[in-house]
Amino acid sequence: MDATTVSTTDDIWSPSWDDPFEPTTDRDDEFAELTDALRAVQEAVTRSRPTPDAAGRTARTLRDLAARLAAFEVGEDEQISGRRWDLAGRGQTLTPALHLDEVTDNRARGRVLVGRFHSGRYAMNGGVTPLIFDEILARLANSCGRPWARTAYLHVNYRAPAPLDVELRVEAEFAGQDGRKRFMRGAMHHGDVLVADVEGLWIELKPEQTQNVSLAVGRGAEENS
Ligand SMILES: CCCCCCCCCC(=O)SCCNC(=O)CCNC(=O)[C@H](O)C(C)(C)COP(=O)(O)OP(=O)(O)OC[C@H]1O[C@@H](n2cnc3c(N)ncnc32)[C@H](O)[C@@H]1OP(=O)(O)O
Repeated sequence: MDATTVSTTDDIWSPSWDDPFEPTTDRDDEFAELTDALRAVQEAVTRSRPTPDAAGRTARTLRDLAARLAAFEVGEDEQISGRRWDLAGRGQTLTPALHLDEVTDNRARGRVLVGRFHSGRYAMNGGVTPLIFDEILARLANSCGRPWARTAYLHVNYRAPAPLDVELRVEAEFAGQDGRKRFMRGAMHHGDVLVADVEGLWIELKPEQTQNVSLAVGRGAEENS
């Protein structure tokens, strides 16, 4: 069935609905699968113009899923989302999934593809660009055993509209350190076109600023917590 012929009859929801709470044997990374599925829903909702009936049915299904997942709620240090360092996107869906190809002591490089969910009308939403920069700069600022630091500022320059549905390259550089201050730089390119660049400051937290916070930062599967 293609998107233009969506049925509003029961048969599109059941019994062929693949119940995500049924045990599966052929998926080896169910949480990654769940995150991907959620991203797919975000994109599909954004791209759709459902009938009121289809929208209502979809809403009820999603609310049902939310209620069922609530049974598994844990504290922030125990949740999986955002802490899967081995996955593009870390198992979260706020920020577009950033594929990190390299993180060294002083440099990080990655790729990201942004769909219509993150669109600001035929180009990436201007609020999403800092999200992506915060992601890669924070990762670099806090990697390689450096004590935890938080973003103090991000100064973003928008140089060209960032196209949707194509791969963008993102780079970060550790530009220098002065006491607790870590100066970061970054850039985003589409092909040879500079889309945006950024300067960021991260401040290393004092011990009293880190109480009751789990701060382990990983760079890959081996450090996944
Ligand atoms: C990590 C893996 C990937 C995760 C990806 C997700 C990304 C997550 C990263 C984030 O988004 S963190 C969340 C967003 N950031 C915050 O919520 C931070 C909120 N702000 C604070 O908590 C405090 O302002 C901060 C810890 C940043 C600094 O407060 P402090 O009281 O520790 O700093 P202090 O006032 O002692 O200043 C230390 C130095 O930094 C300088 N400074 C602080 N804030 C500044 C600022 N905004 N601009 C310029 N300089 C600044 C300050 O002037 C001073 O310089 P000097 O040492 O030269 O005197």
